[in-house]
Amino acid sequence: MTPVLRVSDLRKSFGPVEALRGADLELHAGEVLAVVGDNGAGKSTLIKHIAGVYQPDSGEMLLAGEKLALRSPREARARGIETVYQDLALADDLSIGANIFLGREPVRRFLGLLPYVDDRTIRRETAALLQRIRSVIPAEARTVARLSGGQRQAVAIARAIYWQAKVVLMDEPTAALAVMERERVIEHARELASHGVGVIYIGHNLTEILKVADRIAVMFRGRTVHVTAAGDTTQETLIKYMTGYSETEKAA
Ligand SMILES: Nc1ncnc2c1ncn2[C@@H]1O[C@H](COP(=O)(O)OP(=O)(O)OP(=O)(O)O)[C@@H](O)[C@H]1O
Repeated sequence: MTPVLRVSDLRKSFGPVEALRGADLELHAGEVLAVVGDNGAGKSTLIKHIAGVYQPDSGEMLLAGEKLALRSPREARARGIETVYQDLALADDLSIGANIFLGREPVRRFLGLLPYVDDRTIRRETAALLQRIRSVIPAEARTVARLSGGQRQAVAIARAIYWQAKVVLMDEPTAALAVMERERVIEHARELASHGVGVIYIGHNLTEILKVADRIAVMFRGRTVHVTAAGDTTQETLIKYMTGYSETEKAA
């Protein structure tokens, strides 16, 4: 089966810093792929290429077998790649519905002529959607500014489900959350995968990673050094690869 996303030999330098030195990734529809690695291993840089924030110096990305050369996050979204960052993804001063439909608002025509945004449809669809993902956020919350971190993610996830995203990127989604909310985020990631979405999940907490992921890719100094099924590994093995111990072992 063609992977929904394939990243091959991606390289990126920031001045003298080689952030990516040959990163590879293969993501399948309906799976959660966790990307782990020490601070500075290149996880965020990699994900930002997939999100259209950065362009690589070299290497290739394919989305469902088709070349992916993104110039902006907007373009990424148009190709079916959604990002669930806690702070970046939502417009604070807009309602939940407006965020879900941002840039893709349903339009009606007054007397068949003057176009206007169909707020009634937005409200109805938003309420149905929040119910579908069993969200506890009141659909009528006026703006997303006051929502908690977990609730904001629920909005971003609802948006990904509504627009049938192919790929969802979650960069340390639980970092700033309370325990209960973390559990919800893990459920959301699994829920997205059950809808056939390919989910990339960056995290530091290995207990959580082993719980949420189907497969795990380990990055070390800008490269993907190890990929494993979550069921076939342990925290100890992952830490070996994350700290480069296994590379020294190989070299010896
Ligand atoms: N915009 C940038 N300008 C200069 N250097 C950068 C930039 N972004 C990342 N880097 C550098 O690239 C390397 C990889 O950083 P990246 O943020 O991708 O790592 P990470 O694995 O996500 O780390 P962390 O777990 O700490 O978030 C680091 O050395 C970092 O300092």
